[in-house]
Amino acid sequence: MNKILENIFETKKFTNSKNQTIYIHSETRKEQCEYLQNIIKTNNFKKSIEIGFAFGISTFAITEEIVNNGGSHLVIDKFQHSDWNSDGIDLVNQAGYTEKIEYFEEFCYVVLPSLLEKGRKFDFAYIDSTKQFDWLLVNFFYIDKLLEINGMIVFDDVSFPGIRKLLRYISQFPNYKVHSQNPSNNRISQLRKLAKFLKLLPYHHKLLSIEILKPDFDLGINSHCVVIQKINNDTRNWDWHVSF
Ligand SMILES: C[S@@+](CC[C@H](N)C(=O)[O-])C[C@H]1O[C@@H](n2cnc3c(N)ncnc32)[C@H](O)[C@@H]1O
Repeated sequence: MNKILENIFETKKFTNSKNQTIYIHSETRKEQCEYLQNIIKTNNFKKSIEIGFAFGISTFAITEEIVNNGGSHLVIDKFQHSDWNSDGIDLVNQAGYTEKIEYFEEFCYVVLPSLLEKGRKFDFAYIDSTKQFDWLLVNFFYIDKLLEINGMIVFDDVSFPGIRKLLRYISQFPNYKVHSQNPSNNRISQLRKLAKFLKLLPYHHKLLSIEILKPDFDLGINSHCVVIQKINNDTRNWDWHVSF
């Protein structure tokens, strides 16, 4: 990992170009950044997209590895100037990545369709922005169409209920598989053991919630950070549905 980034993780701060000390928060943890870097390196990904810039910590980590592979990065965040004092941009400029990052200060529902219209393609996506189901479903809808086959989408904060619910749905798409989690898929809960017996009851599918009938653990999403991989084009029938 780049020494500047290592130092930021150690001190939890950096100095911006206006000589202000910026104390970081809301950032992707070091271990998770290394996990992202390892995925990018192993798969030789070159075209990455990210939603959620903040102080630019994950952007820095992703760009470092993407640039090592000869690629470039694109990041979307509506609030970089208004909420983050442009310090994310400042940091990645200091790191020397100005030419390697495209930045859109706009809402994702505006940027993503415009990228599709331009015929852009990506092989790696990191989503760490709002935690609302509907916003993230729209993000996924477009990123899926922008993603190369074998490309991966990484969701942070899967412990938030809106994101967990979304993952319950999309992890069951026939053209996706759960690639991995960080930390690895958590332990089976006691509830699941109980559900095994409750499932013997008549009408159990009406009596038990879908979360019990189909636990997060079994879907491979019982973690904080989940990576899904697109293994094919979407060939679902118009009436395809799955309980989630
Ligand atoms: C948790 S922070 C991202 C942290 C960053 N990934 C890192 O590791 O340093 C969430 C970011 O999402 C942005 N955000 C929130 N809602 C958004 C939206 N609807 N579209 C785009 N970005 C959004 C916020 O401005 C904030 O920068």
